[in-house]
Amino acid sequence: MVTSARGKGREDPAPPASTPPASTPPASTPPASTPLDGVRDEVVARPSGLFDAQTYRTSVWRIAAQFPRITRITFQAAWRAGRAAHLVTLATQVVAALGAGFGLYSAAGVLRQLLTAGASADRVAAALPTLMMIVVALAVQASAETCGAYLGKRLAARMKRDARGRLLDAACHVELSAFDDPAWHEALERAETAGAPNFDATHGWIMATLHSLMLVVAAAGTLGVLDPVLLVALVVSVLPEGWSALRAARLDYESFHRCGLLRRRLWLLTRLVRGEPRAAAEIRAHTAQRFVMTEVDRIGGLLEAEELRLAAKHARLGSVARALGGVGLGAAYVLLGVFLATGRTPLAVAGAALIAVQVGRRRLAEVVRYGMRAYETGMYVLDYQRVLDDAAARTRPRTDRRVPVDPEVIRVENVSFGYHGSARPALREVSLEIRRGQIIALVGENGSGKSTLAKLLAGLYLPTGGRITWDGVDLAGVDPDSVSRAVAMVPQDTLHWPLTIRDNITLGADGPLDADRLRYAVAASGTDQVVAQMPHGLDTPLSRHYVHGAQASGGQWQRISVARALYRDAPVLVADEPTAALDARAEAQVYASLAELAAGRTCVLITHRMASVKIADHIYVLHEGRLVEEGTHESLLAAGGRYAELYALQASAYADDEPAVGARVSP
Ligand SMILES: Nc1ncnc2c1ncn2[C@@H]1O[C@H](COP(=O)(O)OP(=O)(O)OP(=O)(O)O)[C@@H](O)[C@H]1O
Repeated sequence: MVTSARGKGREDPAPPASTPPASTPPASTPPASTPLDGVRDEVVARPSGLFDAQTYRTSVWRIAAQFPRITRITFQAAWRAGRAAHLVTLATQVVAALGAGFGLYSAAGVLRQLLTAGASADRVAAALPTLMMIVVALAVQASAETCGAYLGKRLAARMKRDARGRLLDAACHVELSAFDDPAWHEALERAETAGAPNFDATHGWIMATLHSLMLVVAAAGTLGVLDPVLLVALVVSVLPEGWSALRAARLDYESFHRCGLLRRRLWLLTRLVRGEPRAAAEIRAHTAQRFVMTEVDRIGGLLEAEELRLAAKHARLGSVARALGGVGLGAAYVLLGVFLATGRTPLAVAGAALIAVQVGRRRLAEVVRYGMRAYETGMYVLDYQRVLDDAAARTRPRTDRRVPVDPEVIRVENVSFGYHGSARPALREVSLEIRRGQIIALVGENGSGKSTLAKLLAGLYLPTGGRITWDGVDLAGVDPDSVSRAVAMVPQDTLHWPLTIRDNITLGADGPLDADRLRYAVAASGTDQVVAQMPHGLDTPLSRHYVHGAQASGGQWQRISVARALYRDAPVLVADEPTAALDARAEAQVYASLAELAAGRTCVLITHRMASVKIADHIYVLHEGRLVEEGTHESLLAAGGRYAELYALQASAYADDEPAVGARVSP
């Protein structure tokens, strides 16, 4: 029999699917002119570093070779989840198998006693003690199985939780650059949706395989004692099932990998449509419903076609396996009949052998089937482990070396940086210096590298060339958390945490809640006006997903983001367009607070509002990743370069006599 051979975790968020041949598109494929035509070839087997492309071209030997690894990783996870439960589960399997084996062997004895010559009553009386022992053995087997099943369930819940926790913990600590790598996203998705949920299943299948294997040994032992030739017949009769289960698992695994990108695309679209209020508004505003639904339908069609293709292959494999298995079993029976007819095997022994063949065959089939399920779900566990190993390689090694708590001088020394997969560097040989108590401003056109430099200064990325030091200590050699703790950041696109306003402001800060500091941060950022409008004040959850939740505007979110940075009380403040969404009054208030806060701190400010740049002590102008000018506002204006040009361009927008239209910035 062919099982569906699907990892159970995969059924949850995204069913497996795969490539329909390019020449036979599925019926639901939209007309040829969809805007996403160019990405049709996304459904291809793309071996990545995190995917063992050889795995699905599997031979029996390869499976056998993988089994110890799968078992080791799974048992380690079970050990972590609950040592006692894991050991007792193992013990119950052994006890259950011993009970069943004893029952089987005794059954052969009972038959022999019943089929020997003599009065029926005497024969039954003689068999009674053995029968009683069989009953006891079966009771022991049943109790052990029930106990094992219960403990297995408890262990399963814990293993799943642990596996998800370890993965998310790894994802929280990898270098930010990992998230610029599509391979990482894909591997993480697979590990989360298929790897983590399959740990408990793999553990269960391994246990079931062991259990059945022990029963096979018991049956084979019985059969071996009765007639070893029948043992060979038993093995041959179950081979077709093993072959078909192997083929089915390979097909599913291959399909799952081939469709990874499709599933992720569908998942992203689904999340946009059902989970993102901003997306909901934009989908309507741009009348993008048809666009989205066409793509959803196209991907759904491809995935469905693949499901159908797999179902047909499974059905074909199943029928061939069943037919061959029937032939094998028939051959075993014929052999037994021949032995009986020729007098090689007495009737009592033949009866016992028949039971042993049936039990052995059923259990051997279970070994193959459960073993294949263990192998199949185990492949996702191996994937999961590969992702964890990859995450470890992408994570800066932990070290006790910390960044200076309150740096006197931060130096950027000849720093270059390129994003993953990007041929063009975002920063080229930039050098600058920031002293404590200074506000420096980074100025430049879109894409000139300001945010990138800010992220490097905050230790979120490490330079690909050059170095950044805090009081001479290279950020590359210190514990990254120590850098993050010393930096308060107002990012350009602040994340809308679905938390209360209070939690939005205080999240991530060390120590217990400081009510005075919270009050100051709320007032200095203008968040007090946001709080005043909210139904539950600071305790209002900022998400429409909650019954008592509220939706903040873009400017209100920005005030909260500034409040978070002010509350953090860190020696280094990095503000990337902190007032882009603020009204004029709030902007003035934020800049006054920043100026006040800058005393005794190091402040990096990025803004396109040239009037605000004036609060900076020193200004650096970036252009296409290079530092092209630096100085004070006055000196840069006097120099008449790019800064002066940008300034004049903005200033002209406010001047009555000088229209901005026509003003140009040098290329
Ligand atoms: N995560 C990323 N992956 C790849 N390239 C990126 C990434 N982030 C930024 N870039 C590229 O790096 C360059 C510099 O981007 P950056 O965001 O630093 O510019 P910026 O000066 O802050 O621009 P803006 O004024 O628009 O905020 C740009 O060419 C941008 O396309």
